[in-house]
Amino acid sequence: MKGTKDFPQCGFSNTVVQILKLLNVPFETLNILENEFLRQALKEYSNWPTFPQLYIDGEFFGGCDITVEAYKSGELQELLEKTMCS
Ligand SMILES: N[C@@H](CCC(=O)N[C@@H](CS)C(=O)NCC(=O)O)C(=O)O
Repeated sequence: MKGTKDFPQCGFSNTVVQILKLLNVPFETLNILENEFLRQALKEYSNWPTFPQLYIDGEFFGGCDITVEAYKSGELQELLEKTMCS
């Protein structure tokens, strides 16, 4: 993401952080603004051109819009519960 979970530096990144905090799940963040190599490498790895990028159990889940939609539909909560219980 851009910034950190304690200090998001972009509205989209902040939105994803707020959702994860609301869901009370453990998560870590990497600040791509501090690492240009990581910024480019992650875009190639996920085949996704923007940040934030949410990874669940090591798998790319989506960016801000996808995360918001999945939160609204309940799909995100379901997936996180499954992941944390497995
Ligand atoms: N619609 C995107 C919004 C995110 C977005 O547009 N991020 C831009 C501006 S913060 C970005 O990361 N651009 C590529 C870059 O800065 O390397 C989403 O759902 O995540």
